[in-house]
Amino acid sequence: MAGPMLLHPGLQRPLRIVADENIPFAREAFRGFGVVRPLPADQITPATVRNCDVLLVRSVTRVDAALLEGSRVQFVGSATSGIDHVDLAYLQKRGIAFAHAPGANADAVVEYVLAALLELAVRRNVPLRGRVAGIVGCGHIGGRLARRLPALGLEVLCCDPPLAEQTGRSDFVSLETILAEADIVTLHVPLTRTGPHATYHLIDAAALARLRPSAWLLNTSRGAVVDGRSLLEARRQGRPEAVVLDVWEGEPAPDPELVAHVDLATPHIAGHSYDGKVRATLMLAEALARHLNLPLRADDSELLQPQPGDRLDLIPPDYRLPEAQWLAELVRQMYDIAADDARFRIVMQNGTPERRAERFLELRRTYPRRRSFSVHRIDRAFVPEPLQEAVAVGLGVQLVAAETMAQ
Ligand SMILES: NC(=O)C1=CN([C@@H]2O[C@H](COP(=O)(O)OP(=O)(O)OC[C@H]3O[C@@H](n4cnc5c(N)ncnc54)[C@H](O)[C@@H]3O)[C@@H](O)[C@H]2O)C=CC1
Ligand SMILES: O=C(O)C(=O)[C@H](O)COP(=O)(O)O
Repeated sequence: MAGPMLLHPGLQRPLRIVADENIPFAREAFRGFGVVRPLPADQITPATVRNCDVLLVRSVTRVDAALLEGSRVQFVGSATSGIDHVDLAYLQKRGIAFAHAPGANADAVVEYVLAALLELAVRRNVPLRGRVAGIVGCGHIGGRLARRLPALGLEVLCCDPPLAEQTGRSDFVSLETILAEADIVTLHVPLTRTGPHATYHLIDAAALARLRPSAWLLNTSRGAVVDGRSLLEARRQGRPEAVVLDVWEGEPAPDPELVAHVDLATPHIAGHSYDGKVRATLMLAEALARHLNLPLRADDSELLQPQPGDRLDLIPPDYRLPEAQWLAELVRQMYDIAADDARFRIVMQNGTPERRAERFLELRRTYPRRRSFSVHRIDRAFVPEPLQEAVAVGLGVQLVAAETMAQ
């Protein structure tokens, strides 16, 4: 990706591109389109975008008339899967093209969920095998999770009414069934406030009351998909048994009491793998090229290779450990969710809401590089035979021969 700035021959003039400074490799990926000006999210304002042609944002920038009216922006890209921060109707009305990055960080969220489940299993000293997982929203993230959990011995129930309608598939169940039957309920829906399948407060007081008391609830979608007050009330009464939250109502200033009442709490970083971020940037570059009718195919081969400082060869845990502990120890070498939880709790304990909000954003801004499980490898000979499917298919880690490890 490195090299001199060469404007794409198909362009008449360099475009002016404003990009959130936390979109990695934006300069490199967009250099052929013009001049990239990275800005902190809080400096992406009507004044700074007014004269730009292309605007690249993350989930923290509200993209609407208040930001864009009167500007010359012709293309907006959001390096995210979720698009609840974007007023699509306004963009359409103004003829502004839009692209986002669905699927780019799906593996990262799946890996976060797997790490959370294994951490909960270890803390409770229970197996995951044999449990029923209810996945609500079976698109890029939920769909991948549904394909991986059976390899870890879980039974999967999928609820996705819009997808059921679109595809006519009959293997989906209702939310009611998930609430009544699942031991684990994990949310992977977009945040929507209107329409027949709106997800705002999908998990409200009534839904929480219908969850099995022994259930584990995970939300990595958007905070407002769960009614936070009702969840806090339920947790004060000890239900559901375990809760994992990566997303919060009122971000970046979540209710500290709710933070204190959940088992694993993180500052909206489930999707923040290095690989997911790189893919999102490259997807936006490709989308801009398509918009401009330029024949660009972004090259990810270099950026997605092992990077200096990566530790991608895994150390086999003690073969005498029970399955969940063995897998949890392996996963901790790739992603330590408990460390994210600990860092978050410390900053949420004190300070004014403003100070906590700053720290929430800072944790996200300074998030350490986390590589996808799929770029890690382990010597097959050290993986107990009954766990090989769980490692290769469930976790997506490469099982390789000793000779390959030596290279
Ligand atoms: N915590 C994080 O870092 C991240 C959070 N997200 C969130 O996760 C959401 C899902 O991401 P993807 O899987 O990539 O999106 P996607 O659009 O591929 O899948 C979402 C699925 O939810 C379904 N759905 C919509 N309304 C529903 C309802 N009422 N009940 C059940 N299913 C419903 C849709 O039909 C679709 O299949 C994003 O919209 C975003 O808000 C995404 C990436 C990272
Ligand atoms: O892709 C999404 O949707 C997400 O929630 C992202 O992981 C959020 O990341 P930022 O854009 O807020 O860095």
